[in-house]
Amino acid sequence: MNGIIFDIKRFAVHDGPGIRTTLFLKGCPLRCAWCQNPEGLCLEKQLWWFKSKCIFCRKCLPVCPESVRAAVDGEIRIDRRSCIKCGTCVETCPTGAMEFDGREISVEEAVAELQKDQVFYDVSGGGITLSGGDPLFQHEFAEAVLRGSKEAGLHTAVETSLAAEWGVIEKMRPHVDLWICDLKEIDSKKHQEFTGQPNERIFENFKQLAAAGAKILVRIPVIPGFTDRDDNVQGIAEFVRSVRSDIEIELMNYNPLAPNKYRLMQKSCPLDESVQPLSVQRMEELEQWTTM
Ligand SMILES: C[S@@+](CC[C@H](N)C(=O)[O-])C[C@H]1O[C@@H](n2cnc3c(N)ncnc32)[C@H](O)[C@@H]1O
Ligand code: SF4
Ligand code: SF4
Ligand code: SF4
Repeated sequence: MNGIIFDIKRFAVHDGPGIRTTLFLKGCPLRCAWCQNPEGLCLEKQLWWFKSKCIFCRKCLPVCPESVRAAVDGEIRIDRRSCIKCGTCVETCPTGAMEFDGREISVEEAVAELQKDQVFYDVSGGGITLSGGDPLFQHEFAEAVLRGSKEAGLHTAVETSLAAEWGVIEKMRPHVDLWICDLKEIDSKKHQEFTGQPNERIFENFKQLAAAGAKILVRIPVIPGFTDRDDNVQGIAEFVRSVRSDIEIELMNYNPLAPNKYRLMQKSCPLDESVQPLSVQRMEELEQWTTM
């Protein structure tokens, strides 16, 4: 079986305990306005042109079998609906200005990649993490990679928004040592507005996962102007404690590099570039809700 990934990050130290390798899977059912991984949202791999790397040599134009590329106004334009994703332009480009944002990988290849750093996991108490996009989106592939990793003796974690059918989570559960669950917004209307979906299913899945005894770490992204309200952090913290009192909660401050990533991909960013992370003082104020 194959899956589509957009990155493999080695020596990750924020994706679970110890030193970890994180596999980023493409595809996500949500569209969080602040998402720092825009290349992970769409399941299909997409072709991107990076203006900053392009020397306008035009070598990529004649090699395109579909003639869907054109140099217009100092830009290389691609008709993405007609592009057959043959990759010829990517191979021809001398500077890496043409790139796909994802690639196919088999379960066996993925597990072998993840096993390469086993020595670092062993000394640090680390392991592997599936992220994305959302790892529940390509759930059959994710489940197979997690099963293979467990069979290889690796500690496994997933970073997820839990926006999936419960059956998907239940099937994956035996192969996951740690669930890093993102709970983003307590008010369902706001959740719909910020992410494109209401939150009822997510919070119900959380309850079921906790009741099943899974090891869980909760993360709340605190995004200025969106989720950084006291009532939001307090509401999520109270909900988590009402479900199970032993679950740790972490706040994630806004990563301001997100808009730059959108610019490089020539995509319009839903968030204003002037938005800055919360101050240390404001983070401390919000953290009080998570420790009470
Ligand atoms: C990109 S998501 C992928 C996993 C899963 N889809 C989720 O939302 O948890 C990984 C983590 O990045 C966080 N995140 C996304 N965009 C962010 C941003 N601009 N600043 C800070 N954290 C962000 C998410 O809240 C989540 O904790
Ligand atoms: S991937 Fe192939 S079809 Fe698409 S633009 Fe490049 S050369 Fe043309
Ligand atoms: S081959 Fe690469 S560097 Fe040359 S014009 Fe095309 S995208 Fe730009
Ligand atoms: S759920 Fe995760 S990957 Fe999906 S849009 Fe939100 S932050 Fe991005």
